Amino acid sequence: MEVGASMAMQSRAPGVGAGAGGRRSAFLGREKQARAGSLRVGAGTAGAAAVAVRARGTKPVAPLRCVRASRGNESLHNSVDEALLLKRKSEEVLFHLNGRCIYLVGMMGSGKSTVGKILAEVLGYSFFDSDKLVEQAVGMPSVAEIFKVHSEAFFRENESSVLRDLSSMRRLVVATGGGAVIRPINWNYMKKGLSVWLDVPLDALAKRIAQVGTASRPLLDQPSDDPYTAAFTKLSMLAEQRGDAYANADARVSLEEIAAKQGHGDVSKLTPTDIAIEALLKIGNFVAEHPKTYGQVGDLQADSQSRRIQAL
Ligand SMILES: Nc1ncnc2c1ncn2[C@@H]1O[C@H](COP(=O)(O)OP(=O)(O)O)[C@@H](O)[C@H]1O
Ligand SMILES: O=C(O)C1=C[C@@H](OP(=O)(O)O)[C@@H](O)[C@H](O)C1
Repeated sequence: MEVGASMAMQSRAPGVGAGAGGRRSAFLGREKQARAGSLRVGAGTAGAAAVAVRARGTKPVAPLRCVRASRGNESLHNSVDEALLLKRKSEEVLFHLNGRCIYLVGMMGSGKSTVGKILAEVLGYSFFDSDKLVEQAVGMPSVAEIFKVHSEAFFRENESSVLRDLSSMRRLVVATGGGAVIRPINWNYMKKGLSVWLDVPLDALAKRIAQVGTASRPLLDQPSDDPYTAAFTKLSMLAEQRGDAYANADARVSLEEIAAKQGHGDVSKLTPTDIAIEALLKIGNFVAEHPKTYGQVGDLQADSQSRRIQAL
């Protein structure tokens, strides 16, 4: 997640926006125009729990804000077909989610914020970036600054507090920090919702991060190397240390699998929308495998039929 004063749409991912094809999304356009900009989460909507997210031993700071995936008048998708597929997949899972939050986990740069904003938009959920919430709670402008002035341990404590507070809320998509998976307590919080691992090859991650620089990601910031080498070397070490931690997630979205399905081996060709569609597919598979928690697949038709009958 990128660090900056404003939470509003820092990431301009290739494939997200007019530059990637230019056609406006038919179904998202009007809604986006109506709701452009950031939303304030107040007591009446997301609840007092969010407002209670505070750093330990630091003073209260600005109210929490969430962002929508809207980007002015630009389209989020490459084509109307893609937008419609995304919408259909989201309708399939919405009923089963029944307001449960979605937590995106994955290494730094795996696209948790970029894909998370698309999922939030299409599901009608609010989006939160847990790094941003930690910055707000601590009252510091960046994660890098928190690591420098305090420590990684201090950041991790606050990250857990943020996840705890978010876990009492509903209808959120949360982009967690890449290291959130290492603390078992965080899984207690994330298991209240549904977690999705964005599994991206290290080479692709290092290329993405090298493009934007490593300054905002303190664990990768090694001034002696060129940005790609610094990112690749450190990401490899972190991947080894973290072992299977990401695999605790309920669903796994493998970019290599999506690329193979699309008939090419290059994950860099995948758009964030491709990945969001696959995430919804994997969420759909997970809920279908857990009918006791998420309801039977097919309940959606029964539910909409009974609503239609009631409306007669
Ligand atoms: N599918 C993608 N293809 C290419 N670049 C991407 C893709 N998804 C995200 N990015 C870019 O990679 C960088 C990291 O993405 P981000 O969503 O901030 O990751 P995370 O939140 O997991 O750290 C950003 O510059 C973003 O624009
Ligand atoms: O992997 C990690 O340990 C971290 C990932 C970062 O978040 P992103 O995954 O959003 O970059 C941020 O929480 C911090 O720099 C530590």
